[in-house]
Amino acid sequence: MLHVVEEPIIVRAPAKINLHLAVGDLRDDGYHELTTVYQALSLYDEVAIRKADSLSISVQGEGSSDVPLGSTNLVWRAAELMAAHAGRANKGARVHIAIKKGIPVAGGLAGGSADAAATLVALNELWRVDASRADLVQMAAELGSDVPFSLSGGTAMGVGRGEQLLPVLSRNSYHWVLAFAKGGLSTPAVYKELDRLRESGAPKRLGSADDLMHALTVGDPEVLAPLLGNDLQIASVSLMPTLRRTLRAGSDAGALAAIVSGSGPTCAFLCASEEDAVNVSVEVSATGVCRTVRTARGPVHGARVVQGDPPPPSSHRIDDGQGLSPAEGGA
Ligand SMILES: C[C@@](CO)(OP(=O)(O)O)[C@H](O)COP(=O)(O)OP(=O)(O)OC[C@H]1O[C@@H](n2ccc(N)nc2=O)[C@H](O)[C@@H]1O
Ligand SMILES: Nc1ncnc2c1ncn2[C@@H]1O[C@H](COP(=O)(O)OP(=O)(O)O)[C@@H](O)[C@H]1O
Repeated sequence: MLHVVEEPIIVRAPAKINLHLAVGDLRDDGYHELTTVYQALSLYDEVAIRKADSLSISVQGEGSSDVPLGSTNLVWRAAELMAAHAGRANKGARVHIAIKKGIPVAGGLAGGSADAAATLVALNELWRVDASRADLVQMAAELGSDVPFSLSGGTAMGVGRGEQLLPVLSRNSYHWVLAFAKGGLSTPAVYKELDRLRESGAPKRLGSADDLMHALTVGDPEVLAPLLGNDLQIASVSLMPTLRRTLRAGSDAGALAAIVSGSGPTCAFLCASEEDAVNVSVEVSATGVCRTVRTARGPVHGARVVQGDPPPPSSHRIDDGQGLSPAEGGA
């Protein structure tokens, strides 16, 4: 008898950075009120899902040994949520989910959120659920504050705990260098550290995002650079003081701006051009302040079915000063 093996559904989802991350007060539900402006970058995780006898996960690529394979993986929760939404109470989520990590784990780049968003999109296709965009966004928000943005991509403002998205007008592409640290930072620990610092002093809080939003409509990186800001940066640096050296290395190398990405510890350097980004990445890499350096551009689209198409070349990697090589992880 002919046994037909179905092709997996493959979805690629981007990393994000926060161009503006204003952290308000701690709410009763344990989250902080945010005003943030996200941008999706051309650094990707890829999720391939095929039918199987039971739910299982495999992971390869960047930091894969730090990614849980069981029910604490966000893709596991995403699969169970989609199965419930699709009314598969008896059948459950009988799929194998293969994750290819290009986004560093616990790096402040929303890698787990990217995988969760990719899983929702892939299962919607595989099971022909036909979930509406609004349903997908609602499931995404249940999985994590960043997950709705991983679905949408582009550039967007996030309010509430970051899960409520508002459109942002943005012109042009921006060129970034990302410096991956030798280790990760826990998001709740970084928020907690900010609360502690705020109790013992009064670290300056970011103002409104109006000027930054205007700069995005102009589309000039020189105008945008001085307006980037992150209230969590002081807390990430407090927990990982070596980040000061990384940020300085980016500025010294000629970046227009250097910020910690989200809760860190990845540092993001805004550059004037693609050529400048390659130069900055070479210089930062040579200082040895971080584990790996990548270039990326933004904004890019959110989680999307790629059906096995080879992704466009959009990112370069430099490891330990060994030179440029094509990016891994679907970028
Ligand atoms: C800091 C940010 C900036 O975009 O991203 P990362 O840099 O970690 O990727 C986000 O706020 C992270 O979003 P995400 O990683 O989805 O967080 P969640 O799973 O929703 O929450 C994890 C924990 O972070 C803290 N948290 C998260 C969001 C928020 N607005 N206030 C919080 O205090 C809470 O302690 C919460 O229990
Ligand atoms: N699919 C996943 N990819 C990465 N980490 C995951 C995943 N699922 C759960 N995790 C857990 O979530 C934590 C935060 O991971 P990640 O989303 O990469 O970082 P961040 O919140 O800094 O953007 C990790 O330390 C890991 O234990």
